[in-house]
Amino acid sequence: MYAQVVVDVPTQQTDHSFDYLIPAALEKFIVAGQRVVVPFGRSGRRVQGFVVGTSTTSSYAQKCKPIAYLIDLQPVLSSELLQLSQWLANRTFAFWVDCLQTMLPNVMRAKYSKKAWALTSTVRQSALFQGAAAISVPNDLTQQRQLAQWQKQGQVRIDYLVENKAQTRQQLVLNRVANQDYAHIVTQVKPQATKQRQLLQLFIDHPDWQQITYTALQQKYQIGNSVIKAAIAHGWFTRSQIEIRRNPYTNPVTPSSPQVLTAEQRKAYQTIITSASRPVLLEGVTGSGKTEVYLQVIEHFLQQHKTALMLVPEISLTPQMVTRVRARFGGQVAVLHSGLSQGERYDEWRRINQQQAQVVVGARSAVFAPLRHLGVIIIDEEHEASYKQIDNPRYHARDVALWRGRYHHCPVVLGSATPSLESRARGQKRVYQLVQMPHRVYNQPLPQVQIVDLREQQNLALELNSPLQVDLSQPLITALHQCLKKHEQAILLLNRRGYANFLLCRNCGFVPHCPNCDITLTVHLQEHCLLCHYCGHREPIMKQCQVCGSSKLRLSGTGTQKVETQLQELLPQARVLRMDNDTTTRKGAHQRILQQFAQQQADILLGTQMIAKGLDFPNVTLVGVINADTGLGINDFRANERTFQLLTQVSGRAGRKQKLGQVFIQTYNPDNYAIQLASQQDYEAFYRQEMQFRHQGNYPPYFFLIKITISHQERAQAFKMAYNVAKRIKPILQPREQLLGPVQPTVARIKNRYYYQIIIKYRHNQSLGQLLHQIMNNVQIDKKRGFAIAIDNEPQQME
Ligand SMILES: Nc1ncnc2c1ncn2[C@@H]1O[C@H](COP(=O)(O)OP(=O)(O)OP(=O)(O)O)[C@@H](O)[C@H]1O
Ligand SMILES: [Zn+2]
Ligand SMILES: [Zn+2]
Repeated sequence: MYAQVVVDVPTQQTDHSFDYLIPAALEKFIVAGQRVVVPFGRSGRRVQGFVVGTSTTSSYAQKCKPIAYLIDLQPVLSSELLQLSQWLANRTFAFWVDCLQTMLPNVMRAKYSKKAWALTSTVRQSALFQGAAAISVPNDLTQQRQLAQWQKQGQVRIDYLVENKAQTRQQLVLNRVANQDYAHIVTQVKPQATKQRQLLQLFIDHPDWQQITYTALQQKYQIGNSVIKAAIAHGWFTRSQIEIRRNPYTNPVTPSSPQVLTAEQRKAYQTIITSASRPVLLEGVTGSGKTEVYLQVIEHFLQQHKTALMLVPEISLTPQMVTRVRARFGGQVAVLHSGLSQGERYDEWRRINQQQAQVVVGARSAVFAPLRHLGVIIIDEEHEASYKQIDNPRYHARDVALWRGRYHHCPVVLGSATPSLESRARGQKRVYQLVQMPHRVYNQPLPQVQIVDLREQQNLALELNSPLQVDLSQPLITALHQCLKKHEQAILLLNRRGYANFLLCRNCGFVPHCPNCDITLTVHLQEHCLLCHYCGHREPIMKQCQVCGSSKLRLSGTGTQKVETQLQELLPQARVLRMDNDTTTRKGAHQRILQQFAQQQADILLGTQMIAKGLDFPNVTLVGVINADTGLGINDFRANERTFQLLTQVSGRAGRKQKLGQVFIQTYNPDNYAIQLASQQDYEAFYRQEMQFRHQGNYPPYFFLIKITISHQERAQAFKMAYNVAKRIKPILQPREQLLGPVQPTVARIKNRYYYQIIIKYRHNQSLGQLLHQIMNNVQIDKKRGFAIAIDNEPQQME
């Protein structure tokens, strides 16, 4: 028997499976989807591999090496996910093994270590080994050279080990032994052995106990290890280990039951449960009750003994959503997101794999959750850019969800108040079934939105001779006053996209830059340092300008901390909660802040993008956007779309229950159509206007995009390679298709590597994919010469 194995060596030559011989002893145990360890290459070093198939014959039968050993006794990838991995590799121009790896929790990634064994006593007595028989190979280069020399002379053997980092949490338990008569034994034990007697008595008093954990014995009954050991030695009990699941849920939830659906919700519900062959785009205004529809759809499929997958953006940012799902489905729910520890993720993943959880809620990577018998897949806020993975493999969770929907022949729901233009256009062409919910649940009106023209505000400030920099305009301050008076709550958004605090010399204009990247350093007041967001370079905040020596170094830009201070000055009675990267570093901080706000322990929630989405607080009647413009300045054809989405979403947080909502949007571009239409919350009008712009510029959804990025430590080399790549692609482009570049992105140097990028706009090009795969492989071979290439299919970020 032979196994086809994809090895953990991502280079072009190995981007397919290899045949390995299945040792006779393992023949019954090896199936597709298991991980194994195999010898690889001439050196025979050991690497992890995925079994993707088995066969009785092999065309390489003579040369096949045997599989060394198994990592998993059961398959960790189903045949569905194995198929998906192949499709994914092709679609994202990634290596097959990377795609397989991506589907599993991080802790299941192989960890390699090298061990050196001393074969002679001279080596063993050397300074390096210090008498040890084996050491792990050090990172130090001179020491490595020494080892290599000894290896050549046959004095040292190097072993490659593959470690499985994935650990279950185990606990020791004491088991009842069936034929032991504890009531009799206790009479035989010496009276002074009080603890022994106590232990026996426990099992007499609790005839239902089959076992008890050591921890419980120690903590609850103060029965120590020595007592337990002695009891086992007597043969009264046996010991064993059981697995303890880590529990990521810290807060209890109150169960909820289904609401009676409104007419609009009913229609959406009916369409979804009967739409297995066509994805549904659910376009519902903020507060229209999309979530309630999702929950009842999930319930419908659970009753049919099927499972449900629900994706939400960056889940740790929307704990409210998780709470709502858990309130409805309790222990059936598994949660997968980056806020969990590695161990917790691993445990949740296994609960799903062992079919102990039927509903999965998670962020992007949860789209690979090993659910069987999928009944429905839901993607909430389907327009969110975070569904696209920035690193290899650069997949979009929406594409993966659609693939799985086809595989299971189950409904896929894409929900949003502001769908991506791509999805909305597919709704128009009836590729997706479009369902609209234009009204809020109790027919509350959408909040009234006022645009505050910051240019006017500045002129006003000039006339009144008050300070120029206004973060909070007079109309917004007045509204905040009124809001507080009525004991209602407010949300203030500081749009940080493409925006940072930096240090500026007021004397000569000097701004500190990162030494490794072409980007300004960001000020972090709490850690008291300057930080590069690309490479992590860190330095203390300087007191004097490095150029002119002046001490007039000032913070530039609007930060949440700065606005918080202003709020405290202007509204000293207001209780302000701040939510940004600084206040949410600790685990569970999001949840705590939102809970405090929900319990009305604060009047104003001030934060960055993370407060814009999914929050449902009935007492919030005022929303203020401090700077609507920062996203518009970004060099990206989606700048208007993103601004529209953000403003509409955050406006939707106001007036969701009985009370009427009010919104203030502060801007320097009051005439921009994204801002205008967001203030009217008119998605359909925005869609029509934006489609015209996309049409004129040959952008998606009219054209597809591919971004190719090439980098090298030398600028000229990077350019030459990018130029050659462009030269190869140009001839196969069809009329109206376009290649832009190579150009340097805004941040042209990162970690001392220079970047060039190429954008391709294409429609239906048969040969492009194939050529790109070839280019990918060619440049990969040039990896040794220091080149790196990345191909991003349907990029979400243009820079
Ligand atoms: N059928 C219903 N009857 C009564 N209340 C409902 C019903 N459906 C939803 N609600 C309530 O209305 C509010 C808004 O609903 P929900 O949060 O589901 O809207 P949404 O469209 O998902 O919102 P958003 O996209 O703005 O986050 C919630 O408090 C929800 O509990
Ligand atoms: Zn200076
Ligand atoms: Zn840097």
